[in-house]
Amino acid sequence: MSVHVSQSAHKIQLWRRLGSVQYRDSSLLQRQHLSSFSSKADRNDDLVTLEASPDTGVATLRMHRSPANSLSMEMMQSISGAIRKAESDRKIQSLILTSSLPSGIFSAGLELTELYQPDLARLPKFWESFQQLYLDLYGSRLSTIASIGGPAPAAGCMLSLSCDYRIMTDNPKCTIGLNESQLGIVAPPWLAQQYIDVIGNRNAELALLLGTLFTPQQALTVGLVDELVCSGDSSIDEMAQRKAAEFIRIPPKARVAAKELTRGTQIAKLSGNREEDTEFFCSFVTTDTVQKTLGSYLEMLAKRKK
Ligand SMILES: CC/C=C\C/C=C\CCC/C=C/CC(=O)SCCNC(=O)CCNC(=O)[C@H](O)C(C)(C)COP(=O)(O)OP(=O)(O)OC[C@H]1O[C@@H](n2cnc3c(N)ncnc32)[C@H](O)[C@@H]1OP(=O)(O)O
Repeated sequence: MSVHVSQSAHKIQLWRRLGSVQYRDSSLLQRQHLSSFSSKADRNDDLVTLEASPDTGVATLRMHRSPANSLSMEMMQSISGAIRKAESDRKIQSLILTSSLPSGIFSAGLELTELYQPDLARLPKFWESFQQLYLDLYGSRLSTIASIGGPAPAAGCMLSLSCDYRIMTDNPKCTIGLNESQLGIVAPPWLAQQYIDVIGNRNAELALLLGTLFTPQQALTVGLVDELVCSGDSSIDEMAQRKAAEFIRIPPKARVAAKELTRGTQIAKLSGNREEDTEFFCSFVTTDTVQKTLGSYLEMLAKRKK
């Protein structure tokens, strides 16, 4: 325990060094006014849809927060709520997570306006919702399948990493990975660990350093996704349904126990460390250095669109 505390203290020091100056006022940020990135709270009620089929035992959770399923606090709470709702139905054994946006984007990761010029009262709650979403999805009793029909960067990748199986459309324009370093930030340790667990230490090390976004073929090669669907083949949703049926044939207690074997330690680790993790995040993301880089990244996104 004492080792853990001193390592944590060391990590706090490291974060503070990475972002040289603490965020004290917003004057610098106000100069970098970006009018197109200004939304914060959104309505909780129409961000996801849950369709449960007691006959098949499969529920489908569709994300539709326009334009890119980015994860605002309300969006994360809605996804968590839908997972818990599906879990509370004992007839449901499997959950397919997918997007119903016309663009096909799976999820653009964390809503960048939550990180840039953040509302300081909301920021810890935002991060706690992210932690909660990870705990709800990664620790779900349901067998979970990510049906990835479009890009899934950063926390969008986390959503898929938290599932038991990942199916992706084989379109080279749809990329997936933890690209945080390209934004001047880093993935939290629990998310980095998921990456390491899924693609192995060396692949994860390189990809985290470079902020790699993998094409579907590359993702298949490193094991970041389990299966690809060519456009024109049977639909990705059908494949996901078939996979769900395969998981459902395994006796639920054994399936849940097997999942606990590989995920229990990480889940317990974050559950026991949430406050500290939130403190790291808030102090890191609000440094002037990180804020400047995020501002430039948002400008780059807006320009790319033009
Ligand atoms: C203990 C220590 C803890 C922590 C350490 C400290 C801190 C940091 C940890 C933070 C972790 C962060 C994880 C994240 O998820 S950060 C978010 C990263 N996301 C991205 O980089 C994705 C950016 N978006 C894209 O690359 C493209 O938009 C995408 C490939 C998804 C789709 O491309 P496409 O060309 O199809 O569409 P666009 O025109 O680009 O986008 C459509 C509209 O969506 C808006 N958009 C896109 N992404 C976001 C986003 N993440 N947040 C908000 N808005 C987003 C984009 O601006 C377009 O909007 P409009 O112009 O149409 O209004």
